[in-house]
Amino acid sequence: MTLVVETRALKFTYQKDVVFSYSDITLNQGDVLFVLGRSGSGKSTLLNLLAGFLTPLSGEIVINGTLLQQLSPSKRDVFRGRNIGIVFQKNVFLRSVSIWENLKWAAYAADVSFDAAHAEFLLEKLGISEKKHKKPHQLSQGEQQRGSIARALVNRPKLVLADEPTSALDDENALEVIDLLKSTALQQNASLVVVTHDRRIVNSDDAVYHVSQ
Ligand SMILES: Nc1ncnc2c1ncn2[C@@H]1O[C@H](COP(=O)(O)OP(=O)(O)OP(=O)(O)O)[C@@H](O)[C@H]1O
Repeated sequence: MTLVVETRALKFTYQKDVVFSYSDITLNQGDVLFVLGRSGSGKSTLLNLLAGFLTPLSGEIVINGTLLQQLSPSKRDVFRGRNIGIVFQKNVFLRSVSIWENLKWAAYAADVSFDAAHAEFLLEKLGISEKKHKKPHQLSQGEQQRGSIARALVNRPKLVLADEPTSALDDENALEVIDLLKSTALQQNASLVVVTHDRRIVNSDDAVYHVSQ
């Protein structure tokens, strides 16, 4: 088993009056973790810490053997591009170019070579291959979310972080998108962390991490 995420005694604050404390997380390759908790409890904050967008007040975050805090901001950006795939609630595509060009851009931005065969495989699996030359706004919400998954996975990240990936989707699409997210992440032997309010997508046998402040 390869350790992908390890947090130790993690604390964070935006303003000094409220400090978020997180119990330790350990994730191996292939693990899936759902992060639950009431609104404002710090779930997205945790995801942003794991992504290296925020810096802890104290404690440590080790991703794939690298202590995030030891990286300079620019090195952290490169590390994120290569090791972490991120799926947001609403897609954050480049609007003026096709889904395919967006996938290419994800590789370019991370300074890795674009694996066209892998991109095609992902789009095929996600059921949007025939839409790849369309621009994001020409796709439905569910299709855009599938596109976001392809973009998050195209660089074969070790860790996939998803923030409310299904909350804008109807029941059928929500279940399909979470299944696709899990299966594509698993296929690449990545770990997956999903922040959600969406009880529709959490099964009784899923690992759950409760954020409570
Ligand atoms: N940039 C910021 N500056 C100051 N406070 C912030 C900032 N971002 C978030 N907060 C506050 O930190 C708390 C936790 O926010 P966070 O987004 O992590 O919560 P959450 O559990 O994801 O909530 P929700 O379920 O509503 O999305 C909230 O009270 C929020 O107002």
